[in-house]
Amino acid sequence: MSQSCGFVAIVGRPNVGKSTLMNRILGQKISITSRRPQTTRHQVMGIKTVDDTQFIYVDTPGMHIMSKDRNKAINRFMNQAATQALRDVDCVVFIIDRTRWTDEDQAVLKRLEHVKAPVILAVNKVDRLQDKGDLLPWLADVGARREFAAVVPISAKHGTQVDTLEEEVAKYLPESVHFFPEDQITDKSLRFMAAELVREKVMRQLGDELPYQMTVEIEEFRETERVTHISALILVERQGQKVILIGENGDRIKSIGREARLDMERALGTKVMLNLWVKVKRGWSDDERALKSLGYDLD
Ligand SMILES: Nc1nc2c(ncn2[C@@H]2O[C@H](COP(=O)(O)OP(=O)(O)OP(=O)(O)O)[C@@H](O)[C@H]2O)c(=O)[nH]1
Repeated sequence: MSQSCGFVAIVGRPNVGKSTLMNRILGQKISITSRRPQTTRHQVMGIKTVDDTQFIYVDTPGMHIMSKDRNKAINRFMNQAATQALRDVDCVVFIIDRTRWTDEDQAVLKRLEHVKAPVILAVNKVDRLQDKGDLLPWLADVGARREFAAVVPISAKHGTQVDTLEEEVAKYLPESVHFFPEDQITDKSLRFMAAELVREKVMRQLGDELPYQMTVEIEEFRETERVTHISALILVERQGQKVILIGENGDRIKSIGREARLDMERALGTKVMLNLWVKVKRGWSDDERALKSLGYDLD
């Protein structure tokens, strides 16, 4: 069967539930990427691969910031940035909060005017609708403001109809090979970055005292909304090197950890809980290596 893969923008004014929807959609399947740009055109918020379909959810710069008092030139610039970003996506999910339509929703809708990609309207927080009867006339009303590819009432918080929304989105993803490996390339590249940062700090602190054979392995890389938990293992050749690296009262390793953590926080845009361990390397037999690659802890 052929594969499909495409970019999906999630737009909506602040507080309508974009992050909640993202978390719900991605669930355990992937880790949400950091907020730094992953590709030149988009900030990838997360990737989800289900069988032959790969959804790449992106953030659109300029969409959330809409201040009336902001300088006109800046507003124009933000408008352009948002329009540009939306030009390249395959599908847009426009989220609103029940029947509460504000000027900000109107402004988002306006930015969608020239978007050629299909726009799906997700009416969120329906679990909080007092009177479900209000919904139908409202949907007719909002449906008259622009043509939507689909209108799906959802509750991002409780997961209601989120699968229906995803099915609608999937219809608009073009036939294409997958851009990312199924197993979360974003997470892997971030792991790599974390290992490099630790390595760099060790080299900076110890310089020639350590041989090049020193390696850093990331044992844990777990992202939650605000905190990234990272455990890194520094492997050295000899016991003497381990002692130097740890330093008196653990001072040296603490300072390495502090510097690496600060850099990681800057790069990831989250708080980081960093655990560093130093171990003396020992040779692994082929069998042991195979077991280790399967996730067995041989220590
Ligand atoms: N009852 C209910 N609350 C929801 C639902 N979806 C989101 N919320 C709540 O709405 C609030 C805002 O949700 P967010 O996901 O942070 O909204 P956002 O659009 O990402 O907000 P910004 O980051 O400011 O743009 C949070 O308190 C959520 O728990 C829903 O389906 N039902």
